[in-house]
Amino acid sequence: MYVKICGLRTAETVAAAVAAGASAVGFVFAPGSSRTVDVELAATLVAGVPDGVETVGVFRNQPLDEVLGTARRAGLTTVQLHGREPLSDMVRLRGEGFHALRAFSAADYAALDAGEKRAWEPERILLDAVEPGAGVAFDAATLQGGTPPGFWLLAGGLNPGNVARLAAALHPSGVDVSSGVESSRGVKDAGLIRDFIAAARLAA
Ligand SMILES: O=C(O)c1ccccc1NCC(=O)[C@H](O)[C@H](O)COP(=O)(O)O
Repeated sequence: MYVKICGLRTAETVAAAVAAGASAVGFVFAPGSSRTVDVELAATLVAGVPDGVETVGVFRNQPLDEVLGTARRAGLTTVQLHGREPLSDMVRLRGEGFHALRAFSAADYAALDAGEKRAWEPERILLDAVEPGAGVAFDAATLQGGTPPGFWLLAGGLNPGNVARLAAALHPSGVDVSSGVESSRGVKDAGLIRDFIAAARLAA
């Protein structure tokens, strides 16, 4: 079970996530979030992450050249596009040497027609609630038309108490969390990070 801990802003909580076995740590570059980091802070945090743990930058409807510039300066391995970015952005990111992840709200993914779903099939997908990072789960029934056939992450309102159950029900490749490992909005809690990763691994 791949586990991504998102919205990190301190060296201590990055270290806690890595020590607990996180597959990926995420840094929010989308403007307007209580979790937004600047590129200098992100570069410092990324420098403390060992090889083998993905360092993911989260962007939302930002110009792709700006995204690429930030990703390079911060030393990220992976770019997560969390807006309405086209498939061609994913192709370009890979061409520039980054792993790429595209977030959809579960409802938007369910509304894709068969041809659109096929087009997105080779991509890594994250299925989330409508408002990202709000700690709200989506209704699993939204996905009764099917989940992505390839690598996909479940997100939205996960926490140490519900992640094993929801992952066992939907069979994602991995899970992603932000609010559920915070003591207050934007403030990560090392103990909750450890509890979340241990609980997620139980669902594997
Ligand atoms: O976390 C944010 O504030 C955020 C802002 C703008 C775009 C994306 C954002 N987060 C993306 C994530 O990957 C979150 O981990 C995901 O939405 C789950 O969040 P939560 O429901 O709080 O666990």
